[in-house]
Amino acid sequence: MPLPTPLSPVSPISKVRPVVLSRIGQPTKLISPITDLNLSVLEKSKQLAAWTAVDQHVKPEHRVIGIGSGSTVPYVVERIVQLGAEANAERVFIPTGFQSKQLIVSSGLNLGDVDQFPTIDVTLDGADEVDRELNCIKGGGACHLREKVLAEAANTFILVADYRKNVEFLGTNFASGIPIEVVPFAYAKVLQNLHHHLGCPQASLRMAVKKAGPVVSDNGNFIIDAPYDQETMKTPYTIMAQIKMLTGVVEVGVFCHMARAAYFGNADGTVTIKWNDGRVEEVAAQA
Ligand SMILES: O=C(CO)[C@H](O)[C@H](O)COP(=O)(O)O
Repeated sequence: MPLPTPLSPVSPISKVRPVVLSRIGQPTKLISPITDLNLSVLEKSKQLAAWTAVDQHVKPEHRVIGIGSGSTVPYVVERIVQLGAEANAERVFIPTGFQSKQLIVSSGLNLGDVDQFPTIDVTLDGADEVDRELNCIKGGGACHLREKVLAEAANTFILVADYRKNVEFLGTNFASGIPIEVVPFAYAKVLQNLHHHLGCPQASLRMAVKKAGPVVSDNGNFIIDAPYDQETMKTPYTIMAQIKMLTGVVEVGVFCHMARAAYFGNADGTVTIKWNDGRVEEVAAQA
């Protein structure tokens, strides 16, 4: 079976066999994902969110699938692999960075890139926090530039996260601030602008762990973390746009009005689904 043709629209669905899973299109039911008893409650909640999102949004006809970054996304890939080699043979998977590239390759899935496939059927990605309007903070893993490109390229962008990420307003639990990718040459000037002109005196360069010096993104850039007060975070688009206008900023880890839905796994085995039309669903895992 041929892979989708790069730089062409999504290929026809005629050759697609239905996936084994039978829950697609039934948003209030899900297959029990809690199969590994060794997982912690937190890990189970990530798995639950990821599996439910895959079951509901990876459709048999989908050919180009974006794979995000972070610790929840491996469960997305785990579920996709469970769809079977035949279901995935005609698909190509687009990574948001080094981690997801490794994940795609080591899972035996077909690897592509967004410059070959600028239109993506569905992108599934994690989030550091998601507010009631599905605005989110991303970039805890310094991947938000490629993540935003893949979110924008996707016909459907879906967030998957554990219960800690489900908040009313951004900045509630994720205190380190808005991740900002900057070209190395400009980092000091961007910091100065954030401190003195954009009301963020605590903005700082993200330093690496187990490496001397700053975190360097997959794109060779630096990351600044800019913590803002709650009042500012209540209007995330405004602050996102202001930061993005600073010379030297490559991308801001605030995604506004991009996601169709956000899936949060809960500690009690339920999943909360927030939709972009304001609906909130609670679904329970089947035993
Ligand atoms: O934006 C990201 C990386 O840049 C991640 O998606 C985000 O940090 C969430 O990660 P996790 O699933 O580990 O909570």
